[in-house]
Amino acid sequence: LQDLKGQKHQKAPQIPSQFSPGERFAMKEALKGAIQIPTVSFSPENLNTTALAQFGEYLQTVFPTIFKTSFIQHEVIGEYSHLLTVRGSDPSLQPYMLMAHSDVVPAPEEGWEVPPFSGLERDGFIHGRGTVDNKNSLMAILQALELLLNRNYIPRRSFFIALGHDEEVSGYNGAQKISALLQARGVKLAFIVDEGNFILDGFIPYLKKPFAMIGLSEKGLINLRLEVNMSPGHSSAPPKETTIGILAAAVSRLEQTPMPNMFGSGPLKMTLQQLAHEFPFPANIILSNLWLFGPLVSRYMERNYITNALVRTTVALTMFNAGVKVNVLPSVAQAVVNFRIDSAQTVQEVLDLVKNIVADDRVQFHVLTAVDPLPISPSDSQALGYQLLRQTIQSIFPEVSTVVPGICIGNTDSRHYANLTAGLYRFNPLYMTPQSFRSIHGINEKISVQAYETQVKFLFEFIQNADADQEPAPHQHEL
Ligand SMILES: CCCCCCCC/C=C\CCCCCCCC(=O)N[C@@H](Cc1ccc(O)cc1)C(=O)O
Ligand SMILES: [Zn+2]
Ligand SMILES: [Zn+2]
Repeated sequence: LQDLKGQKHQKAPQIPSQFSPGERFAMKEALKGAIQIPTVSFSPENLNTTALAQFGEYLQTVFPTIFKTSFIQHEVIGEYSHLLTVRGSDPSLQPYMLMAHSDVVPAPEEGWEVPPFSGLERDGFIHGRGTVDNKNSLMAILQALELLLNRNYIPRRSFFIALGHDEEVSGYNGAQKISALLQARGVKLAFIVDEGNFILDGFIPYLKKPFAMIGLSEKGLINLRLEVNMSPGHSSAPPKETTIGILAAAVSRLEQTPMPNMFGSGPLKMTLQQLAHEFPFPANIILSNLWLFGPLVSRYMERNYITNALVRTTVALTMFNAGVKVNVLPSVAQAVVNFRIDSAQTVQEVLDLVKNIVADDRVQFHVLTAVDPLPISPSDSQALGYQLLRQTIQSIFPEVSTVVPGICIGNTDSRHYANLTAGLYRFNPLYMTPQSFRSIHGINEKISVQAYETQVKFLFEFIQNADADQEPAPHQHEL
């Protein structure tokens, strides 16, 4: 990497990440305003385009400096996504990209402590859909840049800010189009940072201290529709089996037959080895000797539904439809099963397993979406994106003693940019507990004002760190 050999320029951020009371007030108000615009994606064909258009205008009113700066180019892609090109002063440095998305999943009001699109502040928290996924990142990236520009900062290294508008329903009109445009322009990126993983707190029993996990990869995905067709008829004389019964038995077999445990074949081994020293005895010894204790650890991981998702392809029955009237045997029954594919498997391998498990020719399969697991991005001492994240985490969260590579169990828009860089990193600089994890796509999503300010600080430093000359990373704890 050019940077690791470059001239000495600067090592630490030159402009301290300190904000005035007025700036701090304005930044939280800006986030609240963003939450109040209901940019909901219901399906790839059904987005709230009025809200998305309003959101684009809103960004220009709250971040005026960005949109009038001569070295920043703003383009609208796919009607509602935004691409900002920040031209740095040193064209010899390879550019990078910061990503976020403006759309959110639907939020029916039931169960929320405050209305999901109110952006209300209560007890130090801003409440609402998108406060964690992912308007926090979108607003924090722009807020940090706005504040740097207001301090007359001129970046050395060029960077892009890509703000997708349909991540929650595929990213085909946003991220994928931005990626194609950049590819046509011949852009190659040093790395990308997107949402995905967090500073994890309380996910692993016995591990009292929080740790930061940077997603080097993400699981693959299949949305598979299963369908059974038969002649309709009168319910008073039903045949031995019906479309609903056949389909229910098929999806039940899928739910009851776990995919193989792939422990030991992906980045998880690296995660556990680098975390081992944080565990008390004897877990530290067990995790440091996975060559011996691998089978024990692999079984242990299966016991919890989140850690289970790290060791195998998961199977989730997400949709089931059949029947039109109480006394009519339905001619068609359909279900959708959502698979998240382990790093060590492929779409084809999972489909073959599924057909064997269902083992019923009356069930037809239609692949709606299929994505193979993403490649594993580098995390060695020469991996610029990983090292910049690590350095900035250590500066902003000094209490977080361990930064480890890991995998993202969900999918992100970053997958659309694998053609532009080998360095895709998924990390949201935010604490995540099992309880707050359930609020993502769930109810009572919220972010503390302090956590949001910290996220802005993180990006304010990260952008400056990306401009500093890099030195090889200090020796990491090894086992
Ligand atoms: C040993 C370490 C323990 C690790 C515990 C792991 C905790 C997990 C923490 C966070 C994971 C949260 C994942 C958030 C990012 C996911 C973003 C998202 O929801 N994306 C959608 C994208 C999508 C995919 C396919 C579609 O048809 C539509 C949308 C998703 O569903 O994945
Ligand atoms: Zn998201
Ligand atoms: Zn989401």
